Amino acid sequence: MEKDVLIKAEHVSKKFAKNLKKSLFYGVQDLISGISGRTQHNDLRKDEFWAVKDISFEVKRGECLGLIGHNGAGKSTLLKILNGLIAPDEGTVTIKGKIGALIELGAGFNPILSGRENIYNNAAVIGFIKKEIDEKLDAIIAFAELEEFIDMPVQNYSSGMKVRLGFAIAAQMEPDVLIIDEVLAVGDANFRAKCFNKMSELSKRCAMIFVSHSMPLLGRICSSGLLMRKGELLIIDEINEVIHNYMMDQDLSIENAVGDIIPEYYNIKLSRNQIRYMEELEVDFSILLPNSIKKFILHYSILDQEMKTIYQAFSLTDDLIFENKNKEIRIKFLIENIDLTNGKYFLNIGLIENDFKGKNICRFDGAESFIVSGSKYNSFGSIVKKTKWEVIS
Ligand SMILES: Nc1ncnc2c1ncn2[C@@H]1O[C@H](COP(=O)(O)OP(=O)(O)OP(=O)(O)O)[C@@H](O)[C@H]1O
Repeated sequence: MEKDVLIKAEHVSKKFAKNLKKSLFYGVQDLISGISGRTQHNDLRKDEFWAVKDISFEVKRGECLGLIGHNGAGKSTLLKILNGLIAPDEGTVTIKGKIGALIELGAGFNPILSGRENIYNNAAVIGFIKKEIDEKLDAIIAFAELEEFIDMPVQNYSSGMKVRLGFAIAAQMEPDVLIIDEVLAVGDANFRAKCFNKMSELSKRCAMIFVSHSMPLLGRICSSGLLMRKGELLIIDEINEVIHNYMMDQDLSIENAVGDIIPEYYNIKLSRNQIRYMEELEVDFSILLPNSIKKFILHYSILDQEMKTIYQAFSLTDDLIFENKNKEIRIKFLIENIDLTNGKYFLNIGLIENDFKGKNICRFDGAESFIVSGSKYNSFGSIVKKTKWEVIS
């Protein structure tokens, strides 16, 4: 293995059974095969599936690999294999140095021991001796901000407190390999920000693997990305390239309008689904409303792929209130100068009765999606604001 490569996965696969009975039966079967020296089943048996299939990659010191994929793609299973929590059915994993990991909430903690005792246990499992842990103890407790509660049994900790302790141990012990799962999302906003800063700092010194569904975060912290689908590796490349591929794969479609009134008919159409940075987008919206609605204002918002609103507008801001004349109403609106960074965005449309104080009539969430390209920036889901700069002295 090359000197700087700290994590190496070669053709790693793991299968699971879809039901518990079969899983237990196959488990016993594999155990007997193992003891008697017979080869294990590497084909799928009835009700089995590959949770991870033939994954190979390596991560060097100073690199951070982001694992990306929809729910159930196999990311956590792969992390557990890397961390040695479960054994692969095929392939090998080679890790050099000490591993710090935050994978499952509360995993690795003994609930009846205090936070302090768990720090000693966990750090010893990673491979640190008592003297090293003594030296780091105060820094771990301070990072976790758990001074008051450090002698309380971990079973009485909240989810956020467990995450704080788990991350503080994994990060403050300065491991060679750091594996962090989505569980970090449980922490509050301040603590999360602190963790991400720490991760950025550590990524320069260790080999890191980070699982998240947040593309902006992955883009900020990771150098490369690995996209998984149904256990298989789709692409492994520079992080922005992988995020782009993942986002293009996302889809949102409305099944129904939501709200107090369900219109008899509606249609939403975009002039284009692909635009260049600073181009315009025209939306063609038709609706047939019941007689009970006399007047309404139209609202739209543009959301990034994490469903955060980036732009919004109300027709009333432009002194426009529409009247319902008991027939189909067709309204076109033009969104000019779309100054968004590259990526995929979604359109929500809403109708509000009379004025801003009126109740919501109905909403169409994720009604349409479009892709922006041609921006110089890949920071996903943000506005690049035109700004006047001036040198004063
Ligand atoms: N112990 C298990 N026994 C059986 N099936 C399992 C087991 N652990 C995971 N699976 C299955 O393996 C597949 C991959 O799960 P995994 O948790 O690795 O996905 P993931 O990409 O981490 O998903 P998410 O983004 O939702 O966390 C899923 O279909 C899951 O149901």
